[in-house]
Amino acid sequence: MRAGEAPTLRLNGTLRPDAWRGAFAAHRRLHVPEILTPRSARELHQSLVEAEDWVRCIHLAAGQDVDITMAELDAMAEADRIALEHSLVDSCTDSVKYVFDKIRITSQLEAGGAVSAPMRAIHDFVNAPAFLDFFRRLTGDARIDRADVMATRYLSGHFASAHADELPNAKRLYAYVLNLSPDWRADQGGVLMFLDDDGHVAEGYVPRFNALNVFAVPQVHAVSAVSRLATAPRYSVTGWIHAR
Ligand SMILES: O=C(O)CCC(=O)C(=O)O
Ligand SMILES: [Fe+2]
Repeated sequence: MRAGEAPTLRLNGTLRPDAWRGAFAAHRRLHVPEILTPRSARELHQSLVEAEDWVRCIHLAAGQDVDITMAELDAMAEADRIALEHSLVDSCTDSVKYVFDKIRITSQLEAGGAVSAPMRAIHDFVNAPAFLDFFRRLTGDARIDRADVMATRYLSGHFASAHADELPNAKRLYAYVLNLSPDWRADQGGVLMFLDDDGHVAEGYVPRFNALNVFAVPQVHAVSAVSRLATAPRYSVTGWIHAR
């Protein structure tokens, strides 16, 4: 794909989502392999690798989220950057904590901001009838109206602590994560974990390339820290399916 060119995203015609509907209803979460054609998934991955609009997002405390552009990070000394990230994480005791890179897509579009052609294509893809109908069939939920989306990039040390994805007035029905990390292994971290009432890991999903994780909101989950064994970032396209 040439720079600036939007990827052609197509759902994989071999999907049989009706077969998963019972399993989804029983467990309210699913790991669905191969959501896109392999070529589309590779194009999508490449557009994230080439994207230049990443922002480092750090959660300081309830209601205090810090965004730092890559240019601002580059201007900082390495020790200062690490100290900043660590102090923010350490100081935060009252709510979800996270450090990871993000490209806001839907929220940026809704705010009238600039979005690159490949990111715009991702927004259009998750709001196309094929994707939304796939979710309607998967969940049996007729309330499904639209999707929002962002791209995420977890580098070594990045993580998201336990949270349930609830947002007042947002009408989030389901969360989805399309994983775009080739050849990822559990020991590289970045595992999507669902936690039980005792705080144990009830289920853990390694971010397998081109696999889709879907779960009903709210459910307590976290992303384990990406380890130093990761040789590439953990990329995904993720967001929520909303009711009208
Ligand atoms: O990337 C993932 O697997 C989940 C991310 C997540 O939980 C979130 O962004 O709210
Ligand atoms: Fe989440």
